[in-house]
Amino acid sequence: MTKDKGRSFGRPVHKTGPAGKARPHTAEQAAAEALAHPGLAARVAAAAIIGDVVQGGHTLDEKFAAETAPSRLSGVAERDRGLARSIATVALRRLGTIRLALSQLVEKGLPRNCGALEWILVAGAAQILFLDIPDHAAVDLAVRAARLDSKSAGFANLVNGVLRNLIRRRDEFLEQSDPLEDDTPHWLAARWRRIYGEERALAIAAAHRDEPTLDLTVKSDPEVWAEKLGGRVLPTGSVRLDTHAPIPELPGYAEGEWWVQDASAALPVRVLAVLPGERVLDLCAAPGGKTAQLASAGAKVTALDRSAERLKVLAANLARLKLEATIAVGDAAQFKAEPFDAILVDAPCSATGTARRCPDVPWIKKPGDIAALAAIQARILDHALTLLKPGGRMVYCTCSLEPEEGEAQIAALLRRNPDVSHQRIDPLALGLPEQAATAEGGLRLLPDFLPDPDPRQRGLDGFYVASLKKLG
Ligand SMILES: C[S@@+](CC[C@H](N)C(=O)[O-])C[C@H]1O[C@@H](n2cnc3c(N)ncnc32)[C@H](O)[C@@H]1O
Repeated sequence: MTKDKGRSFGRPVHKTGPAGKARPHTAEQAAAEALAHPGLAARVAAAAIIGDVVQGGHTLDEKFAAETAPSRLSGVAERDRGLARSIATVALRRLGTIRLALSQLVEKGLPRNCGALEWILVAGAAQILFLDIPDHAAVDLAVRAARLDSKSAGFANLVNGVLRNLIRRRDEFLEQSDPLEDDTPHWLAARWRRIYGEERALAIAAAHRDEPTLDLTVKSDPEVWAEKLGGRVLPTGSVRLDTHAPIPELPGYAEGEWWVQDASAALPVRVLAVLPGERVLDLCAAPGGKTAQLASAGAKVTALDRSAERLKVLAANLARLKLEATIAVGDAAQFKAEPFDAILVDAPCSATGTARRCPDVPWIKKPGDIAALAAIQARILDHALTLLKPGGRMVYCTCSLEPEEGEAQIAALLRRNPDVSHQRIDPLALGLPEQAATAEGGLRLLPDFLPDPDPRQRGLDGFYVASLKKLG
């Protein structure tokens, strides 16, 4: 977790007394001057971004991407952007717990039209409950943030009182918090209970509270790289690190020896098991983690994606890794090409399996998204089969926990296509527990797999993987 350790809380930069800088004249100047208070801009940005996600349906990545940074992060010093992201991330990961605590502290509820007040309180509470930030700084900066927002300014005393009471009752709120009841949207909690049963649903929700691990896929010699990087090799072959160091500064990054990829996300390509020289189509390829695996195995890869922007990232990733692929922009449900030996379909999905890494996902997705995405996946799958040689292999995967995007999707595909057979995947051969196998022979990976007492070492993204063969 981000440690502030007072770095952002030194002496105020601006003096307002007679010997200091002249008092600002306009409201904008006053706001700019106030924002210069150490650490305040990061809190204001974090609160605004939490609101953008929960109310506006924006993703955290979008809000912290360089091109959108000016809107919310323009006044935030480079060194404080990480802090803003930590606050927003943990606030979303524990949003239900925070809201429950606040609702007990603000008994009458928040007034209407109170601007950013709710998000200022949520950001303040996230620091008090979950980050290693001095309580007085969290409270003081939340009060200052409220004063800066015209609609919240009249509630600055309320912010002060509520957050001070939260500090007093912190242990009580943390003890009573339940991962499935409180930190999972109700519709998803109900779904997971129905699909996985109470105990597993609770384990999934508990795993989503963990700070995610940093997993790498290495081109070769995982043991050597694990030692160099101070990590360990997982049974699945990925290298897992416990570090908060900037990724580009880690040994081997600049040389293109490895790339960041969740341990689950690395498995579909291992299942496809491509051979050097095979023509392989990576549908839905960007940002290219799996393309890199395919190219690294020596396949002749065509990497297709609908998003030209995301393909630019893929191209940059491949360039750093000194790997090659033919890159194509297009719709995976319409792409035309000579048939391929093997195809990977890493389809667009609800991504509910990635909630550890993307705690915004559960709060952004809506129940109707799952059926809409399942329909797109079906279209892409059916078209992909037309691009596969007779006898060719296809692996389908999604980072979703929802059967409509996994088991049921493949069952329907097999019913529609009698010339396709389901190939059984052996979880043990991939370093996975036996329970990862589905009855039909696919893989169902759950976020609470790979248990470890250390939260920075356990878990992986939720995924579904199926291996298919087109009969010759
Ligand atoms: C799960 S991500 C792919 C991740 C990627 N395979 C990797 O390992 O880095 C899904 C991708 O599908 C792309 N996509 C969504 N709909 C598509 C379509 N109809 N045709 C092609 N690509 C599509 C999105 O732009 C996104 O990049």
